[in-house]
Order: sequence, then structure tokens, then C-alpha cells
Amino acid sequence: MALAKVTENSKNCAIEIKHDNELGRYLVTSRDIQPGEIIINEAPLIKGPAQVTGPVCLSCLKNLKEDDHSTCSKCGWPLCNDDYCHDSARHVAECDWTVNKRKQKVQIKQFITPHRTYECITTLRCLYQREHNPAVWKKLMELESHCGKRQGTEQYESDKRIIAQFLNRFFKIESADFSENDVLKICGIIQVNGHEVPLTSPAHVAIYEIASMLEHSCVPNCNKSFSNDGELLIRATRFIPAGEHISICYTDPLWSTINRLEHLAVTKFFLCQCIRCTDPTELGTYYSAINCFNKKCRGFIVPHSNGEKKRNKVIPDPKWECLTCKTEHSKTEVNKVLNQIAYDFSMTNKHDPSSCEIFLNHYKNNGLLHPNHYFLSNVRLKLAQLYGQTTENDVQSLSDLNLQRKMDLCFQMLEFATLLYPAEWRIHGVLKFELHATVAEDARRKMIKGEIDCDNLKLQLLESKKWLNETVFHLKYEPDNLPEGKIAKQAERNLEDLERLLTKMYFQL
Ligand SMILES: C[S@@+](CC[C@H](N)C(=O)[O-])C[C@H]1O[C@@H](n2cnc3c(N)ncnc32)[C@H](O)[C@@H]1O
Repeated sequence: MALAKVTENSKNCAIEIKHDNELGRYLVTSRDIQPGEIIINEAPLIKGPAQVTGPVCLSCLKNLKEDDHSTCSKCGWPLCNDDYCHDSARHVAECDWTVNKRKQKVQIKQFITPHRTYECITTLRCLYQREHNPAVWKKLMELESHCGKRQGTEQYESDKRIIAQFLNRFFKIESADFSENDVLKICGIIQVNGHEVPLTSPAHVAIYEIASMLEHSCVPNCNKSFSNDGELLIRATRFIPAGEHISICYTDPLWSTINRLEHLAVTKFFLCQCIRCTDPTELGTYYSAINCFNKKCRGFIVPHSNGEKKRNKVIPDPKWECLTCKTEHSKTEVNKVLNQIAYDFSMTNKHDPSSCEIFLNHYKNNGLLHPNHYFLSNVRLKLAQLYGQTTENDVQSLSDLNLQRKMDLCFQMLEFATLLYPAEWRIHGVLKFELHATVAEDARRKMIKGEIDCDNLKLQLLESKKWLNETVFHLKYEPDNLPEGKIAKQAERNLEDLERLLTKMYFQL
């Protein structure tokens, strides 16, 4: 193991960089970290449009409409009408190369579907640093690109055509300036290290220096969010003792083990060996488990994480085996069942509580899936939020039965989330916000019906306050433009109202 290097940035002084042959560089904590502490807070090295995007303002990266935009007077790239965007240096890379290399203004005419010309912009912005900002270029060059492993992949071939050859043709970039391999290395750096930033619509891509060294775990000890200004915030989601590896989740923890493994292998080129992927029961939740095909067995068939390296590439190849009778089942057999359910799942209207309930009831009774299976858990998660959220159906107008159903679902999913995706504080925060409203409404109804006295009302309102406090704790770093950021603000307001109400009750009692 190489010597630890302490980062110079004082904001990031809780971390050290280490290295090993399997992980490459990774980060560890240099002191004990408390839950909720921000341990990395950094501005991007580079940001730019996503590879597949419709025309966006190349300054603020927001979506553009055909009838509501202007163009840069120098290069012709569309920008939004904001003066700040026209003055901004954020657009300098493509502007300079359009003027000085292409020597012809760009004309974008189609604003509806993804536009090919934008696919190369973020790569171009990285390449531009070599001459114009060598310090940033040096940092980019230190990042993992997995050039060898990318070779021959679909993405590599399409990057060759759509980015490397296009840049050359469109911007008249000489191969003496940048070879095809130089461009493809940058494409690899963006693929392996790029973060999707949801601050704009559509989301854009950003590359960060320190955060690029974070390793992955499907059960990480940190999560990420973004400040309103696009800084990446890495926050501890539990106590992390000094010396522990710092991890975030590169993939979607709500996906099945197979999907997570494949996604990580294809996009990041490694076989995840985290505690969740290597445990066929997924931490005792049986999240990917289906009922054994042998009806007498009553056991569960689960994926046993497996993988092989073929020509330097990782290919996940999980073995499906019943935990009880040990019978192995082929992927084809298992996929036949899962594909049928996936079809029903896709046909279920996730905005309609009754459609979700029909799906849940059907699969509860037909003995195909473990009750915690991801298809069922994902629908339950939707449903916990859906009851009382549609315009015609707020919490106050829910029937007693549905209010109770909402409360049960929230508790059930919160317990489940704490076990399986403990770092997904966005989900925890949203569920707790739903719970605060449900608990308060339940108290109001019981009080009106005379089922509880003032002391019990106060107790239930204090419980509602507890859920609100936890919502704020989980969501306080979510940006204002995301639903979770809006919930955090609403929770703060509700908290003030509730405190006023509790004070009033205190004096009245
Ligand atoms: C964003 S980079 C992380 C920093 C990288 N290790 C470096 O040296 O620059 C992502 C790459 O790190 C490696 N990596 C991250 N997490 C890993 C894990 N849990 N197991 C194996 N490799 C991992 C993989 O090579 C992956 O493509």
C-alpha cells in the first residue's frame, strides 16, 4: 500500500488518499467522523452538457427552446437570453475553438430531440485545459480512464465515431494537436468519473478532483448531494471511525443485485464485492429472491454473486440457486419469470394508488416472489408517498383506512430502507416527511373523535415533530430546485408551525 497523502484543501482535511492494486486510489478518513458531517465540499474541475442532450445554453447549461433563446455573437452557439450567460467565461472553450479553429459560426436549428453536435462539448472542454489551464489538465490526467478495458465496448466505438472523429471534422482539430487516443482517454475519464448533476434540466455532467477518488459500495458510508452552486457535497451517513474507507454508491441501490453488478461492470469496469452484492440474501432482505420452482421446497432462489475476468473485462455471471434445496436454476428459467413480472410492473400506473395495490395484491397471492422482492418494495415505496399526495387526495381527505395504510407503508419502508439502503437519505427524508403529516393527521382525527386526550394528542404531535426534525437533518443539503430541497424547506416551515402549536397547547393545558 502506498503512503497516505494528506490533501492540502483545509475543507477536505478529514481525508487521506491511499492506493492499492485492486481499487486504485481511494480515500480513508483521517479522524473520526460523525453522522451528517460534510467531509468533501468541492467545486467541479469541469462541467458541461450530458452526452445525450437537446440544445442547452452552453453557459448556464439549462434547456433552450427554439422560440426563446439567443446566440453568441462570436461563435453562433445558442445561449439563453440572460446577459450573464453572454458575458460568462463558462462558454469560452467551444467559443474559442469555433472562432479560431472551425472559423465558421455554428448554426443549431433543431431544438426538440437530442442534438448530435452537443455530444462532444464536455470532452472538448477537458481537452481545452491542456493549453489554457495546465493545472486543471494535470488533475484530469491523473484520473482513471480505463482506456484498455473500454476498448472494443459499444461506448468506446461510439465515442470514436461521435466524439473523436466528429471533433476532428467539426472543429478542424488536427491529429497533431490531439490524437484519437487523447480524445478517447478523456471520454474514458468522463465515463468513469463524471457525476450527473441534477441542478439543471436536463442534468449536466461534472468532474471533481477529490471526489473522483471515492470508491463504490452498494452500502456506502457516505452520500452525495449538490449545493445550489454546483459544489459536490459528500456527507457521512453514519459514524465513520478514523482510517475507514470512504465510499459512495455509484449505482442505484433500489436496483436488483444483477442490475447493479452489470451497471458497475459496464460503466466502471469492476465486479462489486460489497457486503450486499456478496450476500445472496442482500442483508437478510431477500430483495432479489423468487420462490423456489419446486413447490414442495418453499425456499427461495437467490443470485449468488459471481463473475469472471475475460480479456481484462469483468463479466458478472450470478448463479441462481435455491437456498433451501440447493437446486441451481438457469438464467433463462429465472428470466422467464422476472420478465413477465417486469412487464406487469411497467404496466402498473405508479401515480395511481389502486393500480399499485392491484399489482401488490396479485404478487402477494400468486407465490412467485419473496414479499420483500424489489418489484414489490419499489411499488410500496411509491405507494407510501402516493397516498395523500395526489391533488384530489391530500392527507386530510384520505379515508381512515388509507391513512392507516399510508402510515404502515411509511414505517415498513423506513425500516426496510434503513436496512438495505441506509445511505439513501433522500428516501429516508421523504418517508419521514410523509410520516410527520400522517401522524399529525391521525392525532387530529382521534382527538375529534374523542379517542385520545390532550396529553396523548401532545405526544403524537411530538412524534410528528421528531419526524420533521429528522426530515430536515436528512434533506438540509438538498438543492432548492429538487423536490427533496423543496420538502426540506416545507419541513422547516411546518416545524415552526408545530412548535407554535405545541407552545400554545402547553399554556392551555
Ligand atoms: C471514480 S474512480 C475511483 C478512483 C480510482 N480508483 C482512481 O484511482 O482514480 C472509479 C474506479 O475506481 C475503481 N473502484 C471504485 N470502487 C471500487 C470497488 N468497490 N471495487 C473495485 N474497484 C473499485 C474502479 O476501477 C472504478 O472504475
